[in-house]
Amino acid sequence: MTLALDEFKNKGLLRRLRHGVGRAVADFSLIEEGDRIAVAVSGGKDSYTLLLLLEELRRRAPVSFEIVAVNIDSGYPGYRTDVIERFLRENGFTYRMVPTEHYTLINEKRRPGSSYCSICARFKRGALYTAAQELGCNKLALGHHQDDFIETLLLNQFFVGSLKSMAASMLADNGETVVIRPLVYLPEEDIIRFSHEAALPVVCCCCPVCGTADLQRKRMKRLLKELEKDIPHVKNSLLKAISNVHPRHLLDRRLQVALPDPCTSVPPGGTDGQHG
Ligand SMILES: Nc1ncnc2c1ncn2[C@@H]1O[C@H](COP(=O)(O)OP(=O)(O)OP(=O)(O)O)[C@@H](O)[C@H]1O
Repeated sequence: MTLALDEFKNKGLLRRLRHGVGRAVADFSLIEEGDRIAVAVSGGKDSYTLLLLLEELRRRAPVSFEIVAVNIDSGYPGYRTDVIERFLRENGFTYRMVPTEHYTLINEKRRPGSSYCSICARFKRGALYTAAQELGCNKLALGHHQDDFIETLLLNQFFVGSLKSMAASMLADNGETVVIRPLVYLPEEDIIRFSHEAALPVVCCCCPVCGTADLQRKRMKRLLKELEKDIPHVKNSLLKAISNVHPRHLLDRRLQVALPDPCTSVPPGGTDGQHG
């Protein structure tokens, strides 16, 4: 299949997606002149959407940058990299398919009881950084969207005891590649609709725990859905919360330096927000 976004029928949806990515790029300076961006494409709805929107932006943006699609094949039996590769080839993308032995390695190295997903993700991340470097890319784009940010925030608070989500832009552990997440402002439901209406050739990752893992994340999704019935803007508010942090009003003793409060609307000595 080939996909021309200009011919995409649902113009309102496309406008929203473009606008969300444009806003993220501007807010976090995600893309700069001369960037060469490795776009991580798993064959899932999120990363296909990411790739198509970045390619669109590349054609229209005043800054000049390049993109290269990268797929990591963890070696799970049944994973249809052929479908992904055909999509990339037919749509004229520069790409690299990376076969790996991750499946075998995970089976050998995983300690009983440890999380399959986290070891798989760690291997994949390493392979993506390596590929980005080999391809001469200074940035790596991942397909995490607004719901991923919010669910991760809740998961860390509920199960880890940490006030943490994800960054829209951060230097990777390899010290060289900047990881960017241009879909931060896109709600998952828009991406789902887009992937259906654009008939993207979504494939299953085929890992042994596919569908049965990530139960806590599913629980967060259910919780948010329930909350939305009473508080329709709850997700927007949670996303806003992580971009509106008041370090002086938290309990982390590492933050106990004399920081000015970033919120100028709170007068000195004003409320701590608990007692009104
Ligand atoms: N096998 C892979 N090859 C390349 N990139 C990957 C691969 N798996 C994951 N990624 C990247 O990491 C991001 C987050 O991965 P995750 O496993 O959480 O997938 P997801 O949320 O289901 O997204 P998608 O719908 O793109 O699969 C993906 O959007 C993609 O950019």
